[in-house]
Amino acid sequence: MTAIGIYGSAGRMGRAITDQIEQAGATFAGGCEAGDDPSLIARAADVLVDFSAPAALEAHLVAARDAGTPIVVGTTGLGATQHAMIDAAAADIAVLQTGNTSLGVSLLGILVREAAARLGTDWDVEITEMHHRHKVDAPSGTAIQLGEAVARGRGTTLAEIRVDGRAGLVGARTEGTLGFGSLRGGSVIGDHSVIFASEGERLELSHRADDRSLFAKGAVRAALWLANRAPGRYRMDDVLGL
Ligand SMILES: NC(=O)C1=CN([C@@H]2O[C@H](COP(=O)(O)OP(=O)(O)OC[C@H]3O[C@@H](n4cnc5c(N)ncnc54)[C@H](OP(=O)(O)O)[C@@H]3O)[C@@H](O)[C@H]2O)C=CC1
Ligand SMILES: O=C(O)C1=N[C@H](C(=O)O)C[C@H](O)C1
Repeated sequence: MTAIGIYGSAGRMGRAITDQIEQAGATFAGGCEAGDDPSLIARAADVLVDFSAPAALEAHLVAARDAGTPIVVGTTGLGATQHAMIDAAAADIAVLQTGNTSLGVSLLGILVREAAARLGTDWDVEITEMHHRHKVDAPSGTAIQLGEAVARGRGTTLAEIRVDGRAGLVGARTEGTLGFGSLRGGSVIGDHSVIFASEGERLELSHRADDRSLFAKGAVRAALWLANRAPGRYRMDDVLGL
């Protein structure tokens, strides 16, 4: 049986993942919280999952790499530095990084890329997301991933087109840009909409998560898939065969 270790095990996702491990036919290799030695579970586990915090990721990747243990990175709020760390670790171990472990969001990414490729830049694109009041990063990892899908469809990069947090006298919209809107409140698990707006019509592609166990099941599925993979950087699309 595959033994799964969890970084951020006491958090909302960590607890939800722990609940899913047994019924997926795997075992729990142990958890790790801030202040614990990350190398202990890296050596005990066949595969690791990280749902902790961006500032913690480097130590977790170092521990995974030293132990030769594959790792699923579900933590969001990552910047260029963390992505470079993931790329470096992926030279030696299998690393799967995703802002969303659900099947629906992976498929949504494909539909969004296709829509962006087929609709001209006279169709404005905006992405909205809503999450629970405890979420600390914005835009969500999923929203950024969907923004990257728009950019790929348009043959550009997200950095080239993104507009964050409009406020005040910002002027009229610049053609070809992509705006993000983030809402926070209550216990919302995770809602995302990609809105294509043209003169006189709008196309909205949306995903709503009803239960956090959805992400936990996806994380365990990704971990089991990753456990014996060759070194490299993988995506949820690889797991799902999309
Ligand atoms: N990819 C996906 O599908 C999903 C990704 N997420 C992402 O997962 C992450 C966690 O979310 P969530 O569970 O809701 O958040 P929580 O705040 O509930 O959990 C995070 C956990 O990580 C712990 N932690 C913080 N720093 C460290 C550290 N240095 N070493 C080990 N553990 C640490 C926290 O401990 P403490 O409380 O003591 O700080 C806490 O227990 C977020 O980035 C979120 O956006 C969430 C859902 C789905
Ligand atoms: O913090 C959360 O809860 C979630 N985070 C992920 C993200 O940032 O996209 C995925 C999901 O929407 C829930």
